[in-house]
Amino acid sequence: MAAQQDARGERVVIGVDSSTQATKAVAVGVDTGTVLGTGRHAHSVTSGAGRESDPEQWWAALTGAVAATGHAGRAEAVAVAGQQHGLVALGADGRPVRPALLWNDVRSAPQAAALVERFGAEELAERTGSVPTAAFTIAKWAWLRENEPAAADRVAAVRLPHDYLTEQLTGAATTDRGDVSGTGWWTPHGYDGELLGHVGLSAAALPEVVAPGTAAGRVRGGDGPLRPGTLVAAGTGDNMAAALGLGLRPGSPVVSLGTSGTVFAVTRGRPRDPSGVVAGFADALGGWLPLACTLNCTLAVDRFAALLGRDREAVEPGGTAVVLPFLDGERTPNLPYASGLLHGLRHDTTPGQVLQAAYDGAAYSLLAAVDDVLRAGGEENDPLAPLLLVGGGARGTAWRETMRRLSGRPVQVPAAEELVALGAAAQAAGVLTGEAADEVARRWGTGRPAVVLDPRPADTEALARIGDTLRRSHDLMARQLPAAEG
Ligand SMILES: Nc1ncnc2c1ncn2[C@@H]1O[C@H](COP(=O)(O)OP(=O)(O)O)[C@@H](O)[C@H]1O
Ligand SMILES: O=C(CO)[C@@H](O)[C@H](O)COP(=O)(O)O
Repeated sequence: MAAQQDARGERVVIGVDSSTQATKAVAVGVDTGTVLGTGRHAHSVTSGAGRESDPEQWWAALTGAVAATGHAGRAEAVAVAGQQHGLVALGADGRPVRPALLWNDVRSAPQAAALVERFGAEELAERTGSVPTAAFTIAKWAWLRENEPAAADRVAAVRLPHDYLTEQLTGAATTDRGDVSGTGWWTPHGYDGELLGHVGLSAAALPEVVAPGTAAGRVRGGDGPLRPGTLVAAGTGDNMAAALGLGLRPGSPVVSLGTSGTVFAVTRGRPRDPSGVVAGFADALGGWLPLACTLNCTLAVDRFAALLGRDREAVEPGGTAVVLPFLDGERTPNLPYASGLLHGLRHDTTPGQVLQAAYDGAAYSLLAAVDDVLRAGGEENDPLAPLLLVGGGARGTAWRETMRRLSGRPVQVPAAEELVALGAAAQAAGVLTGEAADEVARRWGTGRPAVVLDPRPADTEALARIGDTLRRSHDLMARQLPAAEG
C-alpha cells in the first residue's frame, strides 16, 4: 500500500478506530487502498476504582481525528469501529446520564458471577456464545442498577461505544452482529428476552442490529467535518474491525497488543466455550470471532519499564524472575481482583530481566489461549502457522521477540498500522462498491506482512515457570487487596 500519495479522482472513504486510549481515523482511496491522510485524538480514562470515559469526549475526538485526515469533505462513506463492551447509558435527551463504564472496569465482577450462578456457564455459552465476565455489557448494566439506581432509572437507551458514535453521525439507533455479540444479551436469533428481563432492561432500549454489508444510515446535517448525506456503514467492535482490516481468512491466529491483549481468529464454526476462556463473538461478516482477552498488556509492561526506570526495549535475557503483571485485575485467567506479582528474584537478577519477565507474563495467557480459540471455532491449530501481530505493541522489537520466543511459531507484522481503522474503512468502501469488507482489504493489501520472523524452539522453561507461578499463586490472586492507607 503506497503512503500518503495524491489520488485525486479516486473515491475516498474514512475509517475510525475509537479505542480505549485514542481515536484514530484514516482516509483511504477506494480503488487503490492508498492512505491519503490520518488523524488521532487522545481520550482520557479514569484511573481510580473503575475505568470510565466520557462518550461526548469520544465524539469530539472522532470529529477532530476525521477532520485531521484532510479528506473528510470528499469522503463518500465512513464507518466507526469501537472498543468493545462499554456501557453507554443515554437519557431521553440522547445524552449520557453518566460516563461510560469501559470493558476493563472490573467493578462488575460480582454481577457477572451472579449471572453465571443463576443461569449456568453451559447455558450462557450455548445461548450467547460466551460466559460473561466483568467486561460484558450485561454485567455493567447490572452493576449500574445495583449501585446507581437513580442513574439507571433515567436511562432510555443503552449503546456500545461504536453504536453511540454511529448514532451521533446518522441519528439512527443501530449496531452490528460483531459488537453486539459482546453484550451478553445477544443470541444469533436476536436479543435474549429472558436475560434482558433478568437484568431489568427492555429490548426497546437497544439498537437495531444491521446486517453485514448494509449501511446504518447517512450523515445527518450539522457542522461536522463530513458532508451531510455521506453513507455510514454499520461499524463494529475493534477486534472485529482488525479482522476485516487484515482480510483475515478462517483459521489464522492474530494477537493484538494494545491496552488489551487479545488473541482471535475468524472461524466457520460458532464458538461456545463453557470454561469462559474463549468469548464466542460473531465477526462483522457472516462468520465467528472466538477471542480471549487480557486486561494487562502494553500499559502494564510500560508501567514496569517506568518503575524500573528503563526504556521499554531495554530487556535482558536469562534469570528466573516471573512477573504476573495483573495491575488492573485480570480477565484471562478470570481473576478480577488480582494485582501484580513478582517472584523468583535472586541477587544476580537484573532490571532488564525483570522487564523481560513482565513481557513474558503478559504474553503467557494470550499464547496459552491460541489453541482454545481455534478449537472453539472448529479450526485446526497448525503449530507452525504464523502468528499475526497487530496493535501498538506490534511496533516494538521486545514484543515481537517475546511472541516469537514463547510461541515457537513464525511471527508476522503487517506493514499497515491502524488495522482497526483500515478495517472500518474497508467496511465503508464495501457499502459503496457492494464488495465484502474483507475482500476490499485483501484487494488493498492491508494485511501484507512487513516483518516475517522465522520460528525458534519455544522457551519451554520460561513457560513452565510462569504456568507454575500462576497455578501456585491462584488463591492469593483470587483475593482483593486491602485498600491502601494514606
Ligand atoms: N514502538 C512501540 N513499541 C512498543 N509498544 C508501543 C509502541 N508504540 C506504541 N506502543 C504501545 O501501544 C499501546 C497503544 O496501542 P493501541 O493498539 O493503539 O491501543 P488501544 O487500541 O488499546 O487504544 C500503548 O499503550 C503503547 O504502550
Ligand atoms: O474487551 C475487549 C475484547 O473483548 C477489548 O479488546 C476491547 O475491545 C478494547 O480494545 P483496545 O482498546 O485494547 O483495542
